[in-house]
Amino acid sequence: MGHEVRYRVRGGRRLHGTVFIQGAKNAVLPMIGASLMASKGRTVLRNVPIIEDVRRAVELARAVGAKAELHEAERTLVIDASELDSPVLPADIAARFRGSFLFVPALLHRLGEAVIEGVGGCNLGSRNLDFHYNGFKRLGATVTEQMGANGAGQIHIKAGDLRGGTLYCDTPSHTGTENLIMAAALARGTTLIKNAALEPEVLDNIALLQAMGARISGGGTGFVTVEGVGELSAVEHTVMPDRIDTGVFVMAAAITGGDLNLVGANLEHLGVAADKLEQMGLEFHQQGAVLQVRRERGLRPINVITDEYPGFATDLQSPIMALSCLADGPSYIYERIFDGRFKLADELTKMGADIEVNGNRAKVNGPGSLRGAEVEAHDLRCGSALVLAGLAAEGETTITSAYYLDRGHAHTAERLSQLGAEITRETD
Ligand SMILES: CC(=O)N[C@H]1[C@@H](OP(=O)(O)OP(=O)(O)OC[C@H]2O[C@@H](n3ccc(=O)[nH]c3=O)[C@H](O)[C@@H]2O)O[C@H](CO)[C@@H](O)[C@@H]1O
Ligand SMILES: C=C(OP(=O)(O)O)C(=O)O
Repeated sequence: MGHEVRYRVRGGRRLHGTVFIQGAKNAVLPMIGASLMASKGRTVLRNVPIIEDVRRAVELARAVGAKAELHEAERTLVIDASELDSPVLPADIAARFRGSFLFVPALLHRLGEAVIEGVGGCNLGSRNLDFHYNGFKRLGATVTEQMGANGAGQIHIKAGDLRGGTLYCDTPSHTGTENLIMAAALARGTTLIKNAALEPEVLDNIALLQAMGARISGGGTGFVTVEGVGELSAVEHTVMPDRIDTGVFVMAAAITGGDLNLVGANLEHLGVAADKLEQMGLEFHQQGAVLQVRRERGLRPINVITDEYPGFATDLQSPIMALSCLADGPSYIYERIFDGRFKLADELTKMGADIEVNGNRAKVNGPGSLRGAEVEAHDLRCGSALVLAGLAAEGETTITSAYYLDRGHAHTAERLSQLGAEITRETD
């Protein structure tokens, strides 16, 4: 995993000022996969978040033969995929982020096969890929498991003759929908995908693919139709703002009683989370591409049920658990998407929180106060929630295993410091 990353936060500062919301992690990753489908030209992605998952995706694009240049200061990624030469997604890179699996459709179309040595992502309990595999098979691919040279299992997907068909997701899987759309984009004939995901990032990726020449309709309706085309061209595209980064900064204002201007944020993308945060006591004012948020009264307790978009995003469940520790009464959280996303509760307990977990339900007994402690980020959103808790805690909080946080949030310490927080990032 490389060096240990730690964040140190001293709580008690009210945050105030203007912050730039990064481009969306969960939009740019499928876009990097999509850009590998263009057999000539250079794809230019703008507003790219400078996060570890993007760095891994760039390494992975190079491992399969693409030329990829990440211009960090310009937040621009340039990809030339004219000469892909390896179908293997090597474990040492691919097992570090979930988005690696979004490279599969490009490898199937360009090289006729994909070899998966590992798929990463946050450890949130069971994270199956059966909707992806079943969909690829329905398009004509074969999926087999074999033993690799190093003794570890490998999944081999062979494209065969990819033809359109009727596909479905049992539940509207985010990356599942993206992978099936990309696999269908260059398949012969028409594909219908039922129960497709509605997330804004899925729609942004459809917009990119359409600009590349793909024929896709029905995005945002749950039924997506893809008419296969012969080739896709490299284009320029600006990545949408990250709604989870937005939610975390909204909650940074909430937990410190601050007021912030979030440049690039879109309140609509928060779905039900916006309403829940209003119920807790936040005030929002969207002015063009700037979202103003402030809290001037006490935090009220909340009832949260995670759901697919536009329901309450599971990626904001951990941050709101941290926030609800300070609410004036008990809050109830029901995690419906992932069965292992409550490791945060033990860490918040070390900071003085009172949380009861029962399966996928948690009761946060507010009002309480938080005190600084040494805590561990078990996954990305656990990391952002612990930073929020640290901002409100008395004394110093040290967050270890914080590579996870860096997987999804860019320049966390710098952006929070500019708003008045006392936070530093350290590496061994
Ligand atoms: C890179 C990326 O975009 N990651 C996001 C994506 O993850 P990801 O795309 O992995 O999440 P999914 O929407 O696929 O998963 C949702 C649920 O469906 C289940 N499932 C999914 C696929 C499948 O083939 N079989 C199956 O059973 C999963 O186990 C999970 O319980 O959506 C999640 C839910 O919004 C977010 O938390 C992640 O940040
Ligand atoms: C679960 C997450 O990401 P991934 O799917 O990349 O693990 C996340 O962003 O919180």
